[in-house]
Amino acid sequence: MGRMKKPDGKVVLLGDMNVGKTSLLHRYMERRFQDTVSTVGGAFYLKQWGPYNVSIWDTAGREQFHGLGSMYCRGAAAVILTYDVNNVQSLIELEDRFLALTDSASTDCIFAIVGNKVDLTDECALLPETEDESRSKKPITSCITAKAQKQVHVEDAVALYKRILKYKLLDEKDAPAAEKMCFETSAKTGYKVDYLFETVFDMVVPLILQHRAEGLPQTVDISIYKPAKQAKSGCCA
Ligand SMILES: Nc1nc2c(ncn2[C@@H]2O[C@H](COP(=O)(O)OP(=O)(O)OP(=O)(O)O)[C@@H](O)[C@H]2O)c(=O)[nH]1
Ligand SMILES: [Mg+2]
Repeated sequence: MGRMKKPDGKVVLLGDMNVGKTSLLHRYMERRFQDTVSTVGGAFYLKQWGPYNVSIWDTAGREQFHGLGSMYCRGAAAVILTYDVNNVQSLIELEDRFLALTDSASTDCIFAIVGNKVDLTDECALLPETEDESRSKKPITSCITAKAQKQVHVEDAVALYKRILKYKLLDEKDAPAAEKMCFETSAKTGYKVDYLFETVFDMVVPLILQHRAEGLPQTVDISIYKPAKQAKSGCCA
């Protein structure tokens, strides 16, 4: 494809360390689950979505990188707030520590809330696995034992979503429905990972068009991209 195109819109993953942000992005972009190391600074992928280029930013959840978060969110068309369904504190942190970072996002920014690692819960028997795994027809009962009870329920995420709308001074009527924007995923099995990103991208497209019509700059931080490089992902550090 040659030269890197300027992105038309930006999507940012935020959330506490260890919730699985990098794993979700790997699963979506590389189609697999692999070992990760805790993210330092941030990194991005470019995803072509129809005629548009969307940059997806993976950020570091570790406290010492917290200051970078609002820079990454600058001009974002969508923010994916990620928690671990087995870790109540990771949901609390989204509100206490990460929400304020989104003040620099686009004023019409879309919010998604994602509970990851559902494969570790006792509800996993209900989950269809990825195509590869379902073809091998493993007995479903094998995963019922030794699973923990889910600590955070989707209703908790829905309640948080509604508080986010209040924080953003948005009317529930004008924003996408909470039930639509709260997801549960597994980066490990692939459960609902495509659905998450595709739903978000589909919602970002109208924003891109609207911003173009209004003549707004597409993203504010284009200068950090190095057009000479041909990598499809990179690190800003
Ligand atoms: N069982 C299970 N483990 C997962 C899942 N997603 C991530 N993990 C594991 O959780 C750990 C943390 O995953 P990362 O993707 O590195 O987490 P992160 O949110 O990027 O963490 P930081 O970069 O430190 O902010 C790793 O050991 C992953 O293998 C999942 O869906 N299921
Ligand atoms: Mg990471």
